[in-house]
Amino acid sequence: MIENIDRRVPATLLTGALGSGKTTLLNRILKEQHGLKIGVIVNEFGELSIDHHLVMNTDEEVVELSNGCVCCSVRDDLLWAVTRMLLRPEKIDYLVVETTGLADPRPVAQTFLHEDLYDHVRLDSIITVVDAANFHENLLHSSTTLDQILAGDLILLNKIDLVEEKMRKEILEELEDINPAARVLESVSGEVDLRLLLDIDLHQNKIAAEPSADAPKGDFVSFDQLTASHLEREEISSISFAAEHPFDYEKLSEFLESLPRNIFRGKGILWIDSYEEQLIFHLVGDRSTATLGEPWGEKMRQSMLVLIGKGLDREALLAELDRCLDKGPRG
Ligand SMILES: Nc1nc2c(ncn2[C@@H]2O[C@H](COP(=O)(O)OP(=O)(O)OP(=O)(O)O)[C@@H](O)[C@H]2O)c(=O)[nH]1
Repeated sequence: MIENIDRRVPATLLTGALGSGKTTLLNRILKEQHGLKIGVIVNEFGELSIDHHLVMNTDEEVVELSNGCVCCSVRDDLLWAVTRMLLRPEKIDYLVVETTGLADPRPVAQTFLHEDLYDHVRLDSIITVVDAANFHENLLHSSTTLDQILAGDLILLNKIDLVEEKMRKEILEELEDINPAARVLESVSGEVDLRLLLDIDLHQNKIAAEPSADAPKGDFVSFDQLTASHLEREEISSISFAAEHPFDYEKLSEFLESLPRNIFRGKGILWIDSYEEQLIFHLVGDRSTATLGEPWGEKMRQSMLVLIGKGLDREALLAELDRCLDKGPRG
């Protein structure tokens, strides 16, 4: 019998705490020579979209849902983005949706049960990326981190290069306690055989086999009520800073090195006066890295920086950042 072959496009939902390594894993998936045409949807918290620039350049279709959390306000947009992607003449073989680190994946997963999508897309698995180096901190910062672990069909314990063996084992035991049903893999920078990640059909047993009567139809009111304002409740906010003057390296380094502890995630593509390359900045927990990216070349030089944390003093941070700019005449 071959009539039961499922021809729907498989979709992977990538979730996990802020800075756990979702974009790194996405890039890993995109760079592999798998021959698949992958549609990518990235959702970002913060008004400036930085992930779009950090997702490597490929031929793939990348759609970005910005300025809102996909589990709350932009679920309609997700539905539209997936629908539009499916309608394109060049068919995609696979879909990867990367949610913000603050999104609860469960209402997002429900979107795939929507009557407009169900016949075309199959949720293959929810992959939860867990940051081994910030495991307990992330659970403390946001209750959504626990929801993400609970919802994972596959948990990828990432950044194991940053923890001792003993800690790694403790985390594995805690993950087993939290979500015993999940398959668990470990990685450094998302380096895992893709056959273990894509098209693994792990989500099938967790959802109804047919579009549910409860699945959102048209509008998502009931789900919004469930998740509305989870970010406000947790007092997590972001500031976005964009500048068309370069940063003074010394001043910026001093600022970034003395960031208050209530900021636990930062990312930016920065224009530094003394560099011809972009400077890619990441802060995750208390660890920050700055690496040289592509040369600016003909691209318009500008900086984009997003800082995420609790109880941020928005005005003060923006003013301090502004003071780090070199606004002198350019030669
Ligand atoms: N040492 C180490 N660093 C890692 C690993 N995986 C990712 N990183 C770094 O962690 C930082 C955050 O990685 P991202 O992939 O941007 O994290 P993300 O989950 O997409 O972040 P958000 O989209 O803000 O939630 C970057 O500086 C990565 O280079 C790893 O396994 N080990």
